[in-house]
Amino acid sequence: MRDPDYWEDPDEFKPERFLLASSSRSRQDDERREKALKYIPFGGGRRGCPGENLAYVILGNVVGMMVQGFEWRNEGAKVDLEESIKGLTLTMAHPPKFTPVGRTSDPLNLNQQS
Ligand code: HEM
Repeated sequence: MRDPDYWEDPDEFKPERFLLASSSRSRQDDERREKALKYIPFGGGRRGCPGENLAYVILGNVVGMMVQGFEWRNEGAKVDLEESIKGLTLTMAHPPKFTPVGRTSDPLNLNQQS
């Protein structure tokens, strides 16, 4: 995952590096990416995730709503960023537990009157 042959400054936290991968890509970009298999949150090849484009459309809204509507409380100690590899993917070695607490009585605006 953090192979400097594929990623510039692989140990730096630069989420914007993935913007390129999710914005409009050419077929050539897709093919190059598939060959390198350096960016595989949706798998790859013939059995790659068919929901990838839909996910990119809705993910920003979902994360935005979670942050806007809820405060995320962590009762435990400091978040430990140690990583571990499970199968093919990199995960947190000690996943923290957060409790979402609505910022209002209707955090998702489900009862919003128009
Ligand atoms: C953040 C969102 C998502 C992530 C990270 C994700 C990730 C993945 C991954 C890693 C695979 C396995 C690919 C492989 O074996 O190479 C997969 C398969 C699949 N995903 Fe997603 N996915 C997401 C959203 C979605 C959505 C929104 C849909 C449908 C609306 C979807 C439908 C599927 C289906 C049907 C498969 C099985 C494809 C097959 O076996 O041929 N996924 N997904």
